[in-house]
Amino acid sequence: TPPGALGRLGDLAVWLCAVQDAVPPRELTNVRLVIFAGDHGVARHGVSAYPPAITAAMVRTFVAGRAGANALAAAHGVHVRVLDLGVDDDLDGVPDDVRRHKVRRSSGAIHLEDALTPQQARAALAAGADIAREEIAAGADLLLSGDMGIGNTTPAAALVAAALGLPAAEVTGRGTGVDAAGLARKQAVVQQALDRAGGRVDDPVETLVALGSADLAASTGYLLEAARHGVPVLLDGLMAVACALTADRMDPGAAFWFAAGHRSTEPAQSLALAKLGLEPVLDLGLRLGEGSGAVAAVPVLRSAVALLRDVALLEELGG
Ligand SMILES: O=C(O)c1ccc[n+]([C@@H]2O[C@H](COP(=O)([O-])O)[C@@H](O)[C@H]2O)c1
Ligand SMILES: Cc1cc2nc[nH]c2cc1C
Repeated sequence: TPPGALGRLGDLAVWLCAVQDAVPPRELTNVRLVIFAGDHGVARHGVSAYPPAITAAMVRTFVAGRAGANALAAAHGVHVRVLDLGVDDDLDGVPDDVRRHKVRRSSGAIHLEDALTPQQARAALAAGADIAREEIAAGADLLLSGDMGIGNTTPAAALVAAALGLPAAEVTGRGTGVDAAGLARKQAVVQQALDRAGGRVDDPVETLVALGSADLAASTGYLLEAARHGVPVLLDGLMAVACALTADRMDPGAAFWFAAGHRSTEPAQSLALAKLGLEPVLDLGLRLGEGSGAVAAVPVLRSAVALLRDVALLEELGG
């Protein structure tokens, strides 16, 4: 093909060659999504358009294969796994594997108290690393990171503000669709949380303790471990990207192993992507979460692989 003709598909193909250390890149046969689920104390303070009970109900929906992410994953041959790190429900009757890594029931309301104890943060980071190793052992060619948790755009925005030194007004978005009064409350909660955390925002793990949650810490541990093993990751919306930013603060350069599946509607996600130097593959106005934007971008990555594997070289053309 003429130089430059493949545009962003060419860039993605080059990134895949680099992370795989292979030219042409190998096919993305075994693509695996992990959805990190948890509840958040702030959800009881008017920051979401939905009640916290939706989180547990959605975990059951992922297990039943009926959520948006399941539909996209089935369409694109992506394996889905959901894990409860901090859902405020015992999830009786849900398979043990889903609950095996649970750290606590709901994380703290970050404007009033720490999200986690330091010990819980370490446990969640270690759980995420364990989960990544399990997915890598299952033969993952590409890992995806998704999230489920009513209220989780509040701690995720706080993590981005802490990392970038920005005020709440610049990072806070509408999440599931709060009205103007909800947005004002949410912004006040994020600012109060940042003020409460103080100088601890200079350290990424202390930031997770003060402003994160069990599910966000586990997702961070998962991304760090994938990068340490040299397994590429396709990121989703705000939660995945806030965790990627935290992972890159902990292990500078980790973001080399990450690509951005899509641009979400949350301002903090775009700010974090810019800081990481990542350009999203898709921009569809999607704000579902669950890993949906990452799964939707998988066919684009597979298109990039096909172009490098299956196209003749110019010198092979007759005439
Ligand atoms: O991925 C995103 O950027 C995104 C943006 C808005 C909402 N969400 C999803 O909606 C939930 C959080 O929204 P909220 O308003 O309750 O903070 C959570 O389950 C996320 O998966 C996800
Ligand atoms: C129904 C519903 C599905 C979701 N998936 C991710 N976040 C969500 C929030 C709600 C409310």
